[in-house]
Amino acid sequence: MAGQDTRTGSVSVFADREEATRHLADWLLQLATEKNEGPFALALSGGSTPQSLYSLMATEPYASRFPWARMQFFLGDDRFLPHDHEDSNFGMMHRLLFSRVPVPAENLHPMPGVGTAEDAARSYETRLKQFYGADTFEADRPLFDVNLLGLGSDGHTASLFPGQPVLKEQTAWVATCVPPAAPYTRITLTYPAIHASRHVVFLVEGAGKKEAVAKVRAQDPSCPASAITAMGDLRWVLDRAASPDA
Ligand SMILES: O=C(O)[C@H](O)[C@@H](O)[C@H](O)[C@H](O)COP(=O)(O)O
Repeated sequence: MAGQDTRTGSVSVFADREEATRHLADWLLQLATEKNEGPFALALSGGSTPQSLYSLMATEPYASRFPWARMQFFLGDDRFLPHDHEDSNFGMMHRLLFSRVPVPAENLHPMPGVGTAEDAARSYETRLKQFYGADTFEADRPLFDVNLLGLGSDGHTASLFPGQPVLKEQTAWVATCVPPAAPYTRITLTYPAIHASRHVVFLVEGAGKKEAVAKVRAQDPSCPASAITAMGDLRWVLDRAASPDA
């Protein structure tokens, strides 16, 4: 496998958000339909950027063409909240996508939003390991087919925020994080878990992210996203506004 990182990953720039989103939906559809054995596992990003992608996937021609019964949906991170909370990433995904397509309920793997954050992280890690079928990653055997990531203007991705202990986590697959000045605790995949992806794709849009994209592609150590790697390939899907080269 390629083993790409944020510097070596390929970059695709599109005229606007709509084009970038449609390209990504087409690419996901191609991957999901090409994979003809076993589940197609995705880890999805929260926040606002991917919402148009999730909405698009619930419309035609995507809604009737994705192999929903073979797709397994995980999250890259979530806010530690009940899923009906307006800021829950899973709640957003369910509203925009999962409630509108015939994906079996057992194929949805939300991060727990009740109890304690630490217990939620541990139980999610257990679920990932059960799905993977092992407690440690095997070389060249990814956990996810696709890991969709966003990028914060401070260079965070998932809930890997600057200066947080989770950035040093190299053993656990899931951890908690309390971002600076954040109203609630986060549950997040760690670097090793994100690395265990056949494809990592950053979907980044808007001029407000241009500087962060440039810094992460230059692997600026102040940006947690700089250290993201993929077992397979890593790609950037940008609109022109977010592209430092446009
Ligand atoms: O839970 C979250 O918020 C996301 O996982 C987070 O990592 C997001 O991808 C970035 O913060 C970008 O967010 P926007 O797309 O809203 O700019």
